[in-house]
Amino acid sequence: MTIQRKKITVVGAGFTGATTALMIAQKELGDVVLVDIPQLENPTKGKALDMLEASPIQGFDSNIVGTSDYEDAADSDIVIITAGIARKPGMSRDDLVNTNAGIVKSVCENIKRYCPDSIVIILSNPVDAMTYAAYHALGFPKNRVIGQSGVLDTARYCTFIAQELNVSVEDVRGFVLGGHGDDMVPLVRYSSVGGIPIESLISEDRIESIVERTRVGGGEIVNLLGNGSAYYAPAASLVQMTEAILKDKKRIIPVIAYLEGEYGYHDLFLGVPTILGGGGIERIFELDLTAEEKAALDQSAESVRNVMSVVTV
Ligand SMILES: NC(=O)c1ccc[n+]([C@@H]2O[C@H](COP(=O)([O-])OP(=O)(O)OC[C@H]3O[C@@H](n4cnc5c(N)ncnc54)[C@H](O)[C@@H]3O)[C@@H](O)[C@H]2O)c1
Ligand SMILES: O=C(O)C[C@H](O)C(=O)O
Repeated sequence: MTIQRKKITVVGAGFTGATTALMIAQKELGDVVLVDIPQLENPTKGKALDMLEASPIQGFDSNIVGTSDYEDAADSDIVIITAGIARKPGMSRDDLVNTNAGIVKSVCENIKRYCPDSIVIILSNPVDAMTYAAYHALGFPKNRVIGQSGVLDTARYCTFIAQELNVSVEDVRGFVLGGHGDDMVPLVRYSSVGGIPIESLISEDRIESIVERTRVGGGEIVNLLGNGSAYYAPAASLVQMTEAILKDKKRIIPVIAYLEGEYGYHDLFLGVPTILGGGGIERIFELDLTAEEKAALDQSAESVRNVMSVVTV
């Protein structure tokens, strides 16, 4: 019997893509193929080789190759799309829609050809609309086209809660629903620390400021970096999703999923809690929401729909 290693392709070898490739290799989730445009073939090969040369020191046996040739990515189990431009201070994610839709669609043509059975995770922004663009370009079943926003937004939210209470991040539970924009919906009522609802530990105005900081968390990093956007926490988010799928962990994770009636929305990609396992998105949880929470989600869904409407599929 031959046991095949899993194969993970990361498209886009920039800040998020390269960081994701290294983290995946460090966790030995499989062999990694890092793809960028032909003009950047040598730097992409160089990044991959540099990572590989860290393997004897760190003790990981994943192979990593850099390429601009999708044949090297053939038959990948998972393809992660980070290709595209990132925003700069003063820009919104939605300003990237036209450029990145073109890039994502062209990348998907190659994925469709070389990795027809893969599960595809999209990171490129504006990510809800890019997941929609990818879904149509790929023609894959909806369980195999997944956008990343909820893991990152939830991680930011949980970081701020842990800082507020000076407790371990390991004991904080919560999640963020909706689109990956400034009107995303951190669900305070479903947030707890060591099982204790945060509403009984943190004052209302402090919770409100944590919620607000979470909503603009991406912009906070963009303003600090000055010339690009976050990549360490986004890469960690992609790795958590990849691990949940490859190890069939059936983790309950908020991701961008295609909705066909869930939460009252049709033909929309939006962040919702799901079971993520070997089949990709295996189930979507529909939570009972208060009128206020539903109104906030409706507003976020409306923003996503507006950006999606710009994308031709
Ligand atoms: N959804 C999220 O939570 C989230 C988080 C972080 C970043 N992002 C988004 O991810 C994207 C990438 O961010 P980054 O910081 O890595 O940017 P980056 O500029 O560092 O890297 C992007 C890479 O994509 C490559 N690329 C462009 N067109 C390509 C193509 N057709 N095929 C292959 N590669 C191509 C570029 O050459 C570059 O190396 C941005 O759109 C950013 O907004 C999303
Ligand atoms: O904010 C950005 O533009 C990048 C990313 O979506 C993030 O939330 O960090």
